[in-house]
Amino acid sequence: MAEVAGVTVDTAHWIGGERVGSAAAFTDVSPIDEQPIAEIARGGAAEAEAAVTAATRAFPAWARTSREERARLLHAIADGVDKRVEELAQVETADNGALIRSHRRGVMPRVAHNFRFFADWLLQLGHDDFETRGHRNHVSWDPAGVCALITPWNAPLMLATWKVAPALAAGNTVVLKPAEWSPLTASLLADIAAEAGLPDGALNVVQGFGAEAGAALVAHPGVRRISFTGSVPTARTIAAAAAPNLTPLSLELGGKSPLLVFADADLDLAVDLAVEQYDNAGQVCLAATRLLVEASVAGEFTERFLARAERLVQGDPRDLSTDIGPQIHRRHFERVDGLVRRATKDGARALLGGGPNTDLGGLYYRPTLFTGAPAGSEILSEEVFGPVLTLQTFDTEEQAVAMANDTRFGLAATLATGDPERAARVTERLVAGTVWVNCFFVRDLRAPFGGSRQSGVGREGGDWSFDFYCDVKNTVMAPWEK
Ligand SMILES: NC(=O)c1ccc[n+]([C@@H]2O[C@H](COP(=O)([O-])OP(=O)(O)OC[C@H]3O[C@@H](n4cnc5c(N)ncnc54)[C@H](O)[C@@H]3O)[C@@H](O)[C@H]2O)c1
Ligand SMILES: O=C/C=C/C=C(\O)C(=O)O
Repeated sequence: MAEVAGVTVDTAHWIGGERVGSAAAFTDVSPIDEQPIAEIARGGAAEAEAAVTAATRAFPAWARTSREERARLLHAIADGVDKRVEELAQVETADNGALIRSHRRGVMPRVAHNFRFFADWLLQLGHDDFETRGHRNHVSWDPAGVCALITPWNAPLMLATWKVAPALAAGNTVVLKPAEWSPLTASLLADIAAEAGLPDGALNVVQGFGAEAGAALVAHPGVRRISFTGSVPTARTIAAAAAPNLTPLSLELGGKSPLLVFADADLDLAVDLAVEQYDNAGQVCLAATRLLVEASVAGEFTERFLARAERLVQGDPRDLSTDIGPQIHRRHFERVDGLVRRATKDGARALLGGGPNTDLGGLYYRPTLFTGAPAGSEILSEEVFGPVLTLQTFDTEEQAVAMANDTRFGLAATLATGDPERAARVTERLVAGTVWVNCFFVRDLRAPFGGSRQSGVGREGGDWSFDFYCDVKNTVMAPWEK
């Protein structure tokens, strides 16, 4: 047990409806001040095995539960989340350093929405029926089995429930392995699900490191689906571990997304969209970190951007006036700083920031904007996952599209333009899972979500989630009467 921000959090695993400890533990550190906040059970192969066994046992009964009953339970979990928004927000902020105001207003309500949405979507899933020469085809969405869900630290509970909710809705049982830098809210979710009446073993939480608990889970032959959100190198390791079992995978990975600003854009809107990319201290997979601006307005854009960005308040994420909190962890901070230092060495010039926030110390990194990075340099091609943007200019639409697509990623792209015909032309040519025009992060859970190229494999959301989490079956019935 740990007491975090006044909330009691169980630091053990949650397996088969029971709290299970481990001989080993790891220390969870708050990014706010780098102080330890909890000692967490450090699971490995034994805990992964126990959780898959519990989930396998719970599967047949949960899979047979009526869709209405599953939907009812998911709504009850959503109600439990709603009741505990403040506690969840406080604990998540202590654990991953993201803003308390975002957790309260946006993230935790979205967690509840993840459950409500997939509960409702389950009830209206289409079961196609069609005829072939008098034979009836009936498509059904059968539960697949045990799902291993591996999630990152940048939006821990939001990204975990984006998987847990559809997996459970589909009639599967799940083993969730949250990121070791932000393990706490997954444990609170286990409490909430149990209080809501979810059967034992339907949701299991195994804590621990990726290379230990995570690796054991994804290699387990009893697992029928792996859904992973995280980095490209980890995705490769997981895909290799899944290969011998041919376990189906859904991978939501990193990005180096562009924001294209055309001269015909509303420049105030474009500046707003650009500054928004520092949200969550830049630790957002979808962030449009490459600002591509039409040369004729680049001077004006830069001036307005700097005026706006200089007003951003950096500090304690529990403070309501704070816009930018800390980086998640010392190791991540050092990685961000390494990328910034090498960018400077490569010849890029920081128009804003360019290093740690030495006034605040700790894990606070200054929002940074680079210009003049040489073509092909690391800062233009590697995902930083910190508050670091680059600015480049283009002269023609053709050039803008080529620059936007000049990346091995393809998660998202955003454009600001006042011309609907240009918007249509450009969006058609962009390689990205999501394209936003004159807006950013507007999310409808019915929509497919995922990445092209190395930003991922597959899509989740609406039918796409059920397509992944189900064994879709077609039954062909001959006519009964001659
Ligand atoms: N596309 C999206 O939806 C999305 C959303 C958020 C974050 N991300 C990406 O996630 C990355 C940042 O997250 P991160 O640093 O936590 O990623 P990460 O890949 O280091 O870790 C993610 C998870 O994988 C686990 N893991 C690590 N090694 C493993 C292994 N061998 N087997 C099984 N599990 C293992 C970790 O413990 C953690 O739970 C960024 O690249 C970001 O773009 C993508
Ligand atoms: O940092 C990545 C954020 C991803 C967002 C979603 O997965 C979502 O909105 O469902």
